[in-house]
Amino acid sequence: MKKVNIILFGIGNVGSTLINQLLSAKEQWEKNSGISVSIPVIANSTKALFNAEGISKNWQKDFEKSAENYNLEDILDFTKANDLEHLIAIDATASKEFVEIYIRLIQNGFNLVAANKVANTLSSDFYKEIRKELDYHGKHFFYETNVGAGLPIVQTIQGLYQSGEKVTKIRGVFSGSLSFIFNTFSENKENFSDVLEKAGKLGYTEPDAREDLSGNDVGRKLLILARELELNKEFQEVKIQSLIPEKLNGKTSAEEFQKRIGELDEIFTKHKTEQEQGNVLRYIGEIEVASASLEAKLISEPKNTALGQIKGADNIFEIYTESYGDQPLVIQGAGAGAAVTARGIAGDVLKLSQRLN
Ligand SMILES: NC(=O)C1=CN([C@@H]2O[C@H](COP(=O)(O)OP(=O)(O)OC[C@H]3O[C@@H](n4cnc5c(N)ncnc54)[C@H](O)[C@@H]3O)[C@@H](O)[C@H]2O)C=CC1
Ligand SMILES: N[C@@H](CC=O)C(=O)O
Repeated sequence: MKKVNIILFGIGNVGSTLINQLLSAKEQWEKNSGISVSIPVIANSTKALFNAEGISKNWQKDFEKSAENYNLEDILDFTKANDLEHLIAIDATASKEFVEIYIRLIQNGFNLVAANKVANTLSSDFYKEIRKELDYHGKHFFYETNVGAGLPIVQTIQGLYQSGEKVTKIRGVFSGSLSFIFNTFSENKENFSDVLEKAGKLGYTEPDAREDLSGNDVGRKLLILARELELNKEFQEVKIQSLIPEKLNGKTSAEEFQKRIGELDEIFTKHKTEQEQGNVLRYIGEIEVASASLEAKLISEPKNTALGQIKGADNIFEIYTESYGDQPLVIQGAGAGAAVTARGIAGDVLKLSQRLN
């Protein structure tokens, strides 16, 4: 039996669901894959719970009772002192700062799995540096949930590209929260701000919903896929239409924004009423490979098209390639939510574990 040790950073919406999924699937993984998963450390931004034997189903209570302030050194010392091998650090934070420790984790024997999209969307120098360190230390980095949550998008693009297929265009709805928001807002008479609030409660938005509404989250996903196709792009080069006015973005705090979301109602009611009859609003992403152009924008789409008919928090990805010709390869399904995202991370952990000797 191969024992794999998970150090989980981020025990919010996605991270806590992941713990429960991993603990429930433990016996099945042991029986079917010969992999025994243990979670000796879980951490939020300030406190960590350490248990060399691995946390149990009572982890929430244990965390409340015994979690202690920590820094990275404490975690490195703990894994060394307890001879923990086959280490996988999972980044289930949305932190822009946390990714700064990726290189040190790799240098200290960790493999990485990330739901956080930040590391893959910083400068291409940092992107290349991570991969250089991974190669040098013989470590792995999986990030399927960076695009499409639990949908198999990253692996499909990697598989097509690495097999020599020419991908010409990727177009679709890349945001689960914006999909839910526009599906609900286009169909119902609810205020935009009420629908936005609902999307947050369902766990579809980023911790700061402005990441979604500004188009930055879709911009990041476009960049992540473009880089899989070896397009040498930077985040600043992605053309992004923001859905929020400057007065609510910029220097406004997340709390203040939350209090003022009612100010969005008028703007979105205007978008809605100005459409042609039978159309719906869709926030789409598009990668044109030949011109290396990446764009995220709001469009009004006829309801009877592939993009127009999606439901709930669905994403849809149309992948155009040489072999598929004019009829794209299409992947569709829930593109946000704790359960599907956590399952996507669990899939990454399993695949990564199978590569460890
Ligand atoms: N919600 C979804 O449908 C999807 C989410 N993701 C990604 O999953 C990640 C987590 O999302 P949620 O769980 O919704 O966020 P959340 O806000 O519910 O949880 C974030 C957690 O990270 C912790 N954290 C923040 N900074 C930290 C640091 N420096 N060190 C350790 N922990 C830190 C927080 O304390 C919190 O426990 C985000 O990067 C998001 O983009 C990816 C795909 C889908
Ligand atoms: N906030 C994101 C979650 C998944 O990445 C989205 O809305 O798609």
